[in-house]
Amino acid sequence: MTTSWTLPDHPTLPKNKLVAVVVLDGWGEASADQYNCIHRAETPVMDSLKNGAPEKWTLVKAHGTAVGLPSDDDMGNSEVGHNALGAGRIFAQGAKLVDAALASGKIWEDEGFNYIKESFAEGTLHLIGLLSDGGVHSRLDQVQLLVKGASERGAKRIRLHILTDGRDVLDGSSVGFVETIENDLAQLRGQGVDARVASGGGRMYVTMDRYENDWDVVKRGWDAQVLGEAPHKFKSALEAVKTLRAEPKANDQYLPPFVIVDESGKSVGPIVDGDAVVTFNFRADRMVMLAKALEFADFDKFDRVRVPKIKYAGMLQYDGELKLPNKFLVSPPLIERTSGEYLVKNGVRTFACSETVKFGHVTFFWNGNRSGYFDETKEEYIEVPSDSGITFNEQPKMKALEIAEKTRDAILSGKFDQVRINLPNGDMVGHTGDIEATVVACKAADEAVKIVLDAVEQVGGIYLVTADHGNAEDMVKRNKSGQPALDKNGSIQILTSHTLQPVPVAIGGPGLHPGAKFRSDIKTPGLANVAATVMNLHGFLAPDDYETTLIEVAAK
Ligand SMILES: O=C(O)[C@@H](CO)OP(=O)(O)O
Ligand SMILES: [Mn+2]
Ligand SMILES: [Mn+2]
Repeated sequence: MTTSWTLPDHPTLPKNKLVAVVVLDGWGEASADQYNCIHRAETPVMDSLKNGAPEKWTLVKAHGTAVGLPSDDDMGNSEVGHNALGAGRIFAQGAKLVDAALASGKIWEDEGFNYIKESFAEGTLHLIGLLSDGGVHSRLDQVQLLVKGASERGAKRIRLHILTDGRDVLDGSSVGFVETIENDLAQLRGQGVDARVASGGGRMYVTMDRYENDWDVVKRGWDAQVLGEAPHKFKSALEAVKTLRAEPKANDQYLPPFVIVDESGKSVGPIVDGDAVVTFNFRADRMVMLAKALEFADFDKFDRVRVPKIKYAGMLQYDGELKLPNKFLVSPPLIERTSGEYLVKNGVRTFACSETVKFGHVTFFWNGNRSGYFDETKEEYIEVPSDSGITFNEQPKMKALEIAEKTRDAILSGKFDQVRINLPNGDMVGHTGDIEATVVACKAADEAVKIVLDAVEQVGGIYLVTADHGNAEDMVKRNKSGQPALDKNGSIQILTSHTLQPVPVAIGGPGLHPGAKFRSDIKTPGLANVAATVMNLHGFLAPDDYETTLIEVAAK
């Protein structure tokens, strides 16, 4: 089928107005209390949007089924949030696709598994990924089924290379997840399968960097996983996490790399020629760098020292353009005809910007997990380099000001019809669990919004300000009645993860048609409704299969 790319004209809304789309990462709406950092921060701009015209501020769902996740118990995240914002439709996402492939057994029949299976007779099966039940990048129950299923299908030697979480789940929960998987592996050993954890480390310090912010992170993982070398050596994974967590200021996200060694002090599971490797995260951004190191012959980002000849498959294919990795266990969602592509093909000159740690969010994720430009003559994507090697509570303002200034310049240049940005502060600092720093972060994001909205004002443009999911608005684990949940010592538990909260959408600016307002007839509006809305603000109607627009135009 050939796609007709021409969008119909909107009956009332004009074309050629500058539209600024601002995504505040990790900025949900929640009731005001001391754990709501957005409430605690001075945020006059976001407050004025909320308290301004009620028909120009609304809330939309940013988690669960509204963004293609298995259930409404699943918190939102950047991948699914930006996919929905950009694609205007709800696609079954990685978590759900893997669940389905495991439930039907299709995962065992498809090409990816059969490819790695060829190594089972002689080689070891290595599984590398995030060990938690967060459901953002991976899920423990899927890993358990993968280990079990592979052993039932001939894997006789299995090695797990685990990354501890503490970012999508409570800090300290790594111990419980390691206990669970160690029990599974012990059972398998009882059945004659040589199955063990071989290495590990905290996700933010080992392996799971993204957008090439810091290759040292991936190298630390490579050394432990492939070469079997790490500064810390233990007899078991449980001993490893317990010992490393006993260090002052230890944090699951940042545990140092470790390897498990045998009686003679030798690593139990380096990756060698003839082995099979599966990276079991379904989410792409934090696995792509390792996938490149495992798969690319001409890789030069760090010295790999030894490059084993392996059969490698991703849980999903992480980058469809690069076909990376070439083999995968489950096909990724096919997100085509995104709003970015339509708008560019209808002449909308587009500028996108964020700092490194979120750059791919407003480009790669926004464009349906696609790298690069649709039309480089009409698009410019600017990456502001992020700080690396720090936790962002040390620099909570991050690069918000720089992003805003670049965006202001882009708006004032007259070269663009759409500017699209992500302001990472609420999310990246929220993940550190540092409440005071997160308050500073939220203020910085609000100041950045002001710079952008002032520029919109100057050029007579339109803005749409939203967020991809919650985070900074709730920093404490809560019980069912919404009160802070206490641990066994009677202390509150800091929530470093995203939330289930809805997010705001605000529209305005001098270019907005005076009759434009949010509709009240959409039953459960979600992030996927934003794309059609933005198309309207550019003077176009969205394609029929897009989720409906959030706005209507009242007769004036
Ligand atoms: O940092 C990340 O990888 C996730 C949390 O796991 O956050 P976000 O979805 O906001 O990118
Ligand atoms: Mn996010
Ligand atoms: Mn986040």
